[in-house]
Amino acid sequence: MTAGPAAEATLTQPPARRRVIVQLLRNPQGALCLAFLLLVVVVAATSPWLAPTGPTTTQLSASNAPPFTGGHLLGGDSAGRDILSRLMWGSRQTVMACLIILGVSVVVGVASGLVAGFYRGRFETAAGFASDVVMALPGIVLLIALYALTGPNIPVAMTVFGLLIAPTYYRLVRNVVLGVRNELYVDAARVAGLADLRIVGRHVLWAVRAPVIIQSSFVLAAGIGIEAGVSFLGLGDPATASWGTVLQNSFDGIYNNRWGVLWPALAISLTILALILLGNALSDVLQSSARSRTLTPRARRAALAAAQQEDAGRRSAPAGSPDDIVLSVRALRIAYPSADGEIREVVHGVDLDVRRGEIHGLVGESGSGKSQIAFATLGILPREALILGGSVLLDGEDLLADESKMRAARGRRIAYVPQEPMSNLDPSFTIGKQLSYGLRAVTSLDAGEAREQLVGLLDRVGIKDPERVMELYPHEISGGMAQRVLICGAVASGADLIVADEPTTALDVTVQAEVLELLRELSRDRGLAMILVTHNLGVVADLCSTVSVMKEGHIVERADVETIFEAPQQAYTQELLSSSRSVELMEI
Ligand SMILES: Nc1ncnc2c1ncn2[C@@H]1O[C@H](COP(=O)(O)OP(=O)(O)OP(=O)(O)O)[C@@H](O)[C@H]1O
Repeated sequence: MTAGPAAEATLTQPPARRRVIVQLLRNPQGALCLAFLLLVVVVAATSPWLAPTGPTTTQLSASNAPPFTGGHLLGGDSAGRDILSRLMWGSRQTVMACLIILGVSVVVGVASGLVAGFYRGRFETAAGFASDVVMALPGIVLLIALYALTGPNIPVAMTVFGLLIAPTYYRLVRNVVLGVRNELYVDAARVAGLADLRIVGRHVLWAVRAPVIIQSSFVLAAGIGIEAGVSFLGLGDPATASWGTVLQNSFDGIYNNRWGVLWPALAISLTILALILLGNALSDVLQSSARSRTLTPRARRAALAAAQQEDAGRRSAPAGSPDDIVLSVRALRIAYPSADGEIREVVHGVDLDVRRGEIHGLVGESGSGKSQIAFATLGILPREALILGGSVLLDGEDLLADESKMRAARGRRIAYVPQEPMSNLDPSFTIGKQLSYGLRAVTSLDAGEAREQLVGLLDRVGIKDPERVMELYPHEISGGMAQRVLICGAVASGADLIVADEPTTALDVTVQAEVLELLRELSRDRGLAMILVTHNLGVVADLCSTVSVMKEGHIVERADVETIFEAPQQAYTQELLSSSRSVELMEI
């Protein structure tokens, strides 16, 4: 377990690709399937040297021979050919058929999905239509028609199946790209002047890699089934050994050699099973968070027990009179399991007290743990987070010790004002619906009472014509109005504490000032305690009465706002102040 920042800094992460392979090998299902599939590929590659006989070598004495007779491990077929040798040779044809299906479907489906999702327009319309038509085609009928034209030809048949499967990749990739193309990092790459090809290659392709890899293992499994099915139906080349033709030959002689069908059936079904299970294992590995993973309940209990032993006797007393303290965070420790099994502590035994009517600023560099403390207070840390120790006391009641108390407090006694007001409002419902739904969920008010109270509160937070605004949808109001709406929602239930995470960052400067003024008034008039997470020292100077400065998961300095700005004690606080923008300092 990493104990501190120094240890944390030395934690080296292997490159992403290696990490995926290591995780896959650690997963027993993934490792077993990978080993089996590797064996199939090795057998396919080395069969000319390793197979006991050639694929068409016949021996009269081996005709319908049962297993383990006359040097034929798996017996012989009706023509006297060694079944093991034919299966070994046949794996070449089967692997080749699967690779053709995979290659054709990936190239056609991924390329068209990328172009359609990224550029949209006419190409998307045409490709969407083509994909619908191809998906509606009955594959087997097409194949029979093709057989009449080309005769038994597995590469051509597999190419056609590759084209028939391509729409599954097209749809998958197009949908992922549609989600990614408007992300800010893609816009940033555009603004930085990167050519489309580089943006697609570097950012978009990266986003689709996981679903494409997972899908590919299922397509390979389908490919084995298709090749076997085609050959079994006699539409393949009977002169070439493949698992499908071996199955067909053995099936023809089933009354003379019952065992014959078992071996190709086993080879086909085990390989399909291995590919499907590998797909599932890949999905677990690739779709789990790259940064961290969720521990099993057992590992979680062990980590918590170890942390409790470390923590014994560490708890500190609250500062100041307990009566005026609304929130008291004691010795809070938060950690995340990383992908390589380490437990990385990101908040190291933090103490924090917030009094009634106090606006407590939480500042510090990015990644110092401010949001972790805010989220722990609200009980909304991500699932993989581990609270290694400590307590969050609301009026003396430990919310971390009892999830039901946390649930009862959240939204009623502790409210949240987020950074992005717009993304916190549901575009499908009017402002009035959303506010009254939230309020009625935590109070016993009826619809009329809730509406009346909300109209009054909207007016109080500075919304002009609140009756009309209640009927508007989020896209019909401005960012500043949206933030006022959320503040109204936060105070409507009569909360004692508001946790505001960068509440003005997404707003323009004049609106920022108005929202800050509103928060100040609410805190003063209603005696609200507030935790204000921010990077902006100007906001801190303007609004906060107490400031806690965070660095690498520790609170390194805490003082009233004047002391922090006029006589900071710690070198880190001084550094933070001097690196803050000079314009802001002048305003301060
Ligand atoms: N889900 C997660 N899995 C693993 N580590 C995480 C996760 N969420 C946060 N962390 C880590 O916790 C640490 C503190 O993050 P936090 O978001 O609290 O920082 P912050 O001070 O609020 O930063 P910012 O001001 O940039 O939002 C960081 O090192 C971050 O990488």
